[in-house]
Amino acid sequence: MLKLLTALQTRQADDYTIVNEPILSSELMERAAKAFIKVFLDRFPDRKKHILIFCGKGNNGGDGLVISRMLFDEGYHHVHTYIADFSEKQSEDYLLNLERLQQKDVSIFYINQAADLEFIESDLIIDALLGSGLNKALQGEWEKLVKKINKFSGFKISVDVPTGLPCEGELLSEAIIKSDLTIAFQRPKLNFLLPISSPYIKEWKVVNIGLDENFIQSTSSPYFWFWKADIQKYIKPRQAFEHKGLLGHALMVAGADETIGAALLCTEACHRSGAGLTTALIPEMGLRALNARVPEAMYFSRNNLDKIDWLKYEVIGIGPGLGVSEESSKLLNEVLANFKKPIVIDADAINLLAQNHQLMKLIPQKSVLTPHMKEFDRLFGTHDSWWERIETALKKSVELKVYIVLKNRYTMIFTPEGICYFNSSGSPAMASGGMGDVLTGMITSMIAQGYAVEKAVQLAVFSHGYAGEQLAHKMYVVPASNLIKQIPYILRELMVK
Ligand SMILES: NC(=O)C1=CN([C@@H]2O[C@H](COP(=O)(O)OP(=O)(O)OC[C@H]3O[C@@H](n4cnc5c(N)ncnc54)[C@H](OP(=O)(O)O)[C@@H]3O)[C@@H](O)[C@H]2O)[C@@H](O)CC1
Ligand SMILES: Nc1ncnc2c1ncn2[C@@H]1O[C@H](COP(=O)(O)OP(=O)(O)O)[C@@H](O)[C@H]1O
Ligand SMILES: [K+]
Repeated sequence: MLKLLTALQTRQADDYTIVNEPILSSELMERAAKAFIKVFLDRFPDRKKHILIFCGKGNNGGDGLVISRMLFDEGYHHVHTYIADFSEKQSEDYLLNLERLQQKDVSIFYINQAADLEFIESDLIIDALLGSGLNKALQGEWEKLVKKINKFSGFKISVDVPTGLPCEGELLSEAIIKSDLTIAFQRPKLNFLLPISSPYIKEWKVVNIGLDENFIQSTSSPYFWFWKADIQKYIKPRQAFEHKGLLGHALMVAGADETIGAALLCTEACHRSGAGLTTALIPEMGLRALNARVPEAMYFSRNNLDKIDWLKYEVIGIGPGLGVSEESSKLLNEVLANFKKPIVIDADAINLLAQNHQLMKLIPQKSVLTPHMKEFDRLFGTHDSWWERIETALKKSVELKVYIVLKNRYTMIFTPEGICYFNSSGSPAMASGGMGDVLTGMITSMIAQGYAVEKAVQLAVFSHGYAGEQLAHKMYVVPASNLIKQIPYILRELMVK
């Protein structure tokens, strides 16, 4: 689990590392540039490439100058270094590295105004103009320069963060370098994980520059990043004497006449994720399809709802394809009135809550809401930006004592303790109908099997994305049904260390 930092906290981690390692700030810059170069050499080993490096006069520019020197030493001799000379201010390490670069046989050009910069053909462009020190929108010559560079044809690589993109918080303007690859130091910036960065970052990579991890762990941040190793720590193998009765009974309340498919998807996903027993409370017209598609699942008729023994179930998943009819509304009311263990609330169940906020009071503690962006806004009101949505989600998950799974490229899990976990797995090949229904089935299944809700949600969200990612190596698009088939194999792979 990696703690994610703001720009200010990263600067504090830089400062702490410099004093406590101890290491000179110029040596830390050297280390950062070296980490950048390692990735660069791997990706662009051809020494004949024509490269432009654009540097500012702060520490991001300092990095650029070290990178220029290191490229020269590595045998790249078609490198032109440009310095944006728009202000008197310059950092000490920038100056030191300018002197060091001047010892080499490299060409350095100063840009006094963006208009002086002619269009230059190049293969690669390295953007080291501004980094995490950005403190206002780019204006004047800065804005003109960035817009001009964006029109250049070379493959653009940003150092630490694309120039003009704030590390966190709202965009300040649209004058931002559109990078093809961003190589960030120590941690991804929070904005990399949100759709707002998408026009500016095609791909990002993080390199370790040896900042003090103990210090980072001690900083206070609600944001975390989780990945395979975190899940592998607690995924449980089946035990010798376990039987279906010990592995939880899940009830899926889903489907309407026109949307039985969603009910089948979540039920099958629940079963294939390992719940001991799965019962589907679906419209009667879906029974044949259920028996054909998931013969292992049981059926409970909606006509017999008055006879249901709610205590039989460890968890209920409700919502996929449920519709927002009067009948669906009654079902949700019944579930909320009678079931006191965690409920996984998705899709139309969320839409029904949005129509009747009074019901929110009935949601059992530690339940899980799994909205996509639109469902989230229906439930909690319109938001103008992702950062506003994050603020609401942090607040509402604490207030309602529930987990909110806000689905996205990097799905966010908000906890009743006020933490936001970003999931690392997933692929755009998963962007197709039914994928969320599968996730609901998986979360429900993990809770049924006895994982603590937080772990169940993390395990399901990660393995869902991981399965999609693996299939995306072989498939242009990953249909939800294919992902379901993959679940037991993926869980096994994660279980075997
Ligand atoms: N030891 C370390 O700390 C390490 C740091 N490292 C590297 O340092 C980078 C951070 O460097 P940095 O703090 O010097 O800031 P940087 O982004 O170069 O900006 C420079 C100055 O630009 C100015 N400015 C800001 N916004 C502006 C705007 N819109 N338009 C015009 N000007 C604007 C602002 O000056 P001000 O406005 O305050 O006068 C700011 O101070 C980081 O991303 C990483 O690459 C690594 O080497 C690892 C070790
Ligand atoms: N670009 C993407 N990258 C990674 N995961 C994605 C992407 N697009 C969608 N997903 C995942 O697919 C699922 C879609 O859920 P949802 O929007 O509820 O779909 P549906 O309503 O069709 O079932 C979510 O888990 C989401 O994280
Ligand atoms: K940059």
